[in-house]
Amino acid sequence: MTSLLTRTSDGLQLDPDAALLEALTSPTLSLKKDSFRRRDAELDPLLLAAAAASGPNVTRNHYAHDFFPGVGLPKAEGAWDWSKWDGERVGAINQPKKFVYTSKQGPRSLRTREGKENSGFDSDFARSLQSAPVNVPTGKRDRASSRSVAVPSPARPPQSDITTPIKVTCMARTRIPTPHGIAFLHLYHNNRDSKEHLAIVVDPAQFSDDDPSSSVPSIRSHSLDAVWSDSETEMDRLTRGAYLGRLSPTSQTASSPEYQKDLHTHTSGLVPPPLVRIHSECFTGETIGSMRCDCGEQLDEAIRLMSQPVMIPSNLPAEPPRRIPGRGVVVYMRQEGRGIGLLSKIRAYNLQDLGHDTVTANLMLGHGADERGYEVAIAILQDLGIGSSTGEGVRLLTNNPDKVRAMETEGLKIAERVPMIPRSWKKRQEDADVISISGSVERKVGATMVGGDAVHGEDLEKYLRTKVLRMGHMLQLHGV
Ligand SMILES: Nc1nc2c(ncn2[C@@H]2O[C@H](COP(=O)(O)OP(=O)(O)OP(=O)(O)O)[C@@H](O)[C@H]2O)c(=O)[nH]1
Repeated sequence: MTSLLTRTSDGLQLDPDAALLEALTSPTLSLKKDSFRRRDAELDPLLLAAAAASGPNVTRNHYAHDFFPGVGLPKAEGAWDWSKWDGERVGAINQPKKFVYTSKQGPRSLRTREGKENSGFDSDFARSLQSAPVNVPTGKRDRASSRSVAVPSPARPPQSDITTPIKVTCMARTRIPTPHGIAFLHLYHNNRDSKEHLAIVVDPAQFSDDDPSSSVPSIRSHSLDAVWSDSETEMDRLTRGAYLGRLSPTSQTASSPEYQKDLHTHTSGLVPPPLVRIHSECFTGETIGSMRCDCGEQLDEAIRLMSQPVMIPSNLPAEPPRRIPGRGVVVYMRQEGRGIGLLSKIRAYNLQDLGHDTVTANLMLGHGADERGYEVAIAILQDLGIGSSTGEGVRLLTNNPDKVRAMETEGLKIAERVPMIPRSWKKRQEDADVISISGSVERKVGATMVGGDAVHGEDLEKYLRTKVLRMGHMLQLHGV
């Protein structure tokens, strides 16, 4: 055993390491300045042991870091194959080991700018992003590149400064014919993140030449109808969608801020408040018809429900009820994978195939179960003139209690929560009714994308049950 005592000209002294240990572990800490030498080891053995002992992806911020480039090939990103570690590097038996700390993550400024979708960020890609022009359309630059499009200059201030008031700007709006009817797609920029969030406005009354009901306020964007610059032309306004009624070679009426002043925000009380859905992006469910989730059908169902005509009772007893076009808004937030990004969601799916549910898979990747925020969504609704604390409120389409709470906290007035029953569950009930009457049922096939039919499968069923059982979604489970 090595001695803890060293003989010096002053007699026997405690070894410095032992002295420090004694000082640190004594009941009263009394460390005199300069009484111990500096400890500048390149890598502290304790840190080394801790790194070796911890599992992959200790936190998201450690993701894609690499302490030991010499330890063979990685088993998986962020998880080295320690079975290949023999204590020495091949061909370097007598050379001192050189540990180099490297990181494949992009710089933090870039990672935060891109949200959380950057685990395993490739540094070359990061560099290319850094050198690429940032997609910030200022009035000056757009005018230089295209004379026909004017945009407001403070359109895309630096992101993530939550001390400045939130600002959203509708950059463009256009008519989209959907299988359920006409919708107006609005594209927004904001000063909180660099994403292009969308609003799908269902309000066909705006499109119609005749005014079906003067008691129903149009759903229009204030920032779109505003004047963006003194030099803005009528063509600028038409191009970005600031027009009234139809846009065609023979119909071209640019809107004006004055139009907004005339819009009343209160209905007669007989017209139900607009249906609103805050929908989160889901590439897999909406674009390739994935049956791991119900996102595609929820988007489709929301637009379908909003497009249904509404019957409103008459004020006068002798008059029959009136039928007016449906109206509503889907705020489409680019919060893929409940805010963790597509890359992490894809990894989470593999963890789900390994037997974990959607919540646990997120946690295993170092994410929260749900990382979404709704501040920008509320600002978009306010820009569209709906959901303010003094107005008529909204009928919110959701089963998610956290979403309801978050929206109310952000100041949205919710007049009613409207449930979204999964089509396959609704269909099962309808089928059961049909079977009990006719004895058989014919099931149509289709994907859960826009205009699709009900589908069901093991993955979807597991996901839906997890939403109810672990995320508290307000749905009645079958067989429970
Ligand atoms: N991380 C993760 N995200 C998922 C998964 N499946 C769907 N998503 C994402 O979940 C979001 C939709 O959330 P849901 O929980 O289905 O619905 P919700 O918006 O919370 O609640 P509702 O309003 O009732 O529909 C989309 O961003 C999807 O990309 C999954 O397995 N893992």
